[in-house]
Formats: sequence, C-alpha cells, structure tokens
Amino acid sequence: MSRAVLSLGSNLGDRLGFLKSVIDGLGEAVVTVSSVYETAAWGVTDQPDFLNAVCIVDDPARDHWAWLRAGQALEQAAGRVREQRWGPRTLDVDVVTVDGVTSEDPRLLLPHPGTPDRATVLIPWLEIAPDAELPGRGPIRDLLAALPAEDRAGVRRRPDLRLR
Ligand SMILES: Nc1ncnc2c1ncn2[C@@H]1O[C@H](COP(=O)(O)OP(=O)(O)OP(=O)(O)O)[C@@H](O)[C@H]1O
Ligand SMILES: Nc1nc2c(c(=O)[nH]1)N=C(CO)CN2
Repeated sequence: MSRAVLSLGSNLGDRLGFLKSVIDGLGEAVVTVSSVYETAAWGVTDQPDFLNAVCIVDDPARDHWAWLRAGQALEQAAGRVREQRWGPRTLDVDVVTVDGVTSEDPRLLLPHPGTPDRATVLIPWLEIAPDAELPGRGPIRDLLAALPAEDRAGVRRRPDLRLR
C-alpha cells in the first residue's frame, strides 16, 4: 500500500526549515500539505512551542515500512538526538495511517495510537481531509470534537508560514 498520512513536528532550531526538509525530501510523493500550526507542547509541557503540520503522501513503490524509514532518515538528517520521551526535537515524523494497513508491531504501530488524543495532528489533518476517518475510530472531525477545548485552543494556524 502506498498512500500515507504523516505528521510533522519541530520545536528546536530552524523549525520551519526542518518541516520544509520533509516536503522537499519526499518530493513528488507529496500530494497535499496542511498549513503550519504553532502549538503548545503536550506530554512534557515545559518545553518550547512546536510547529506542526500534516501531509498526505503517495508512492506505489513504498510500503508502510518504507514510509517509516523515510521519516527516520529525514529526522537523522535534521540532526535529531533521541533523549527524553516526548521531549524537544529538531524533527519528528510520525506515520499516522497507511491506507489498508493496521500493525501492532511496536516498531510501527498503525494507525499511530496517539492520534485520537492529539489536536496537533487532528486539526491539520482535518484541514486537508475533512472527511477522513481513523480506521477503527471513526471520523476525525468527531475525534477532534471530543477533545477538551483547551487542547484545540493550543493549536494556532500560522498563515505567515508556508511549506510550499
Ligand atoms: N506509527 C509510527 N510512526 C513513527 N514511529 C513509530 C510508529 N509506531 C511505532 N513507532 C516507533 O516509535 C519509536 C519512537 O518514536 P519517537 O521517538 O518519535 O516517539 P515520540 O515521538 O517521542 O512519541 P510518540 O510516538 O508518542 O509521538 C520509533 O523507533 C518507531 O519505530
Ligand atoms: N505541541 C506538540 N507537543 C508535542 C509534540 C508535537 O508534535 N506537538 N510531539 C511530542 C513528541 O512526539 C511531544 N509533545
């Protein structure tokens, strides 16, 4: 299967540049890119704001593992150092869904299990795919509506920042 939803995040260094490196690096595989959002950190809240975005990618030559590897290679290229769980990072690329694939392998959980709880993923994804459903969980607009209002309020669109 070839079509995937990727979530991008950065809260260290050249945040916009790191998000752009994903769009540039994946090149023609990128179908749709959301706006950039400035978001309050969840998980570990005592860290700088993130820039987050979501993109839809499609490449018949790539399976779900290839999307994970592509994301990890881009994280490496951005100089990402794995330190604290949910801590600051130059670039995070999560595979949110891959069409037709569910996986319980801890190296690649699909759909990404954090998705229903993360306004930082659901808001940009809803922007580019208003009718999207999270496999097994229903429409993403319903998942977003079920989140606390303060989670949604922490995600602010930045129309002045563009990925392409
Ligand atoms: N759907 C997925 N997308 C990306 N990585 C995944 C996925 N499922 C499992 N992983 C695994 O998660 C591991 C840790 O990823 P990472 O350090 O980016 O976690 P995190 O971003 O801190 O937390 P979270 O995964 O909750 O967003 C990776 O080594 C990867 O193999
Ligand atoms: N706002 C926001 N907070 C986070 C994010 C993120 O992408 N955006 N990613 C994390 C680890 O994956 C931890 N916290």
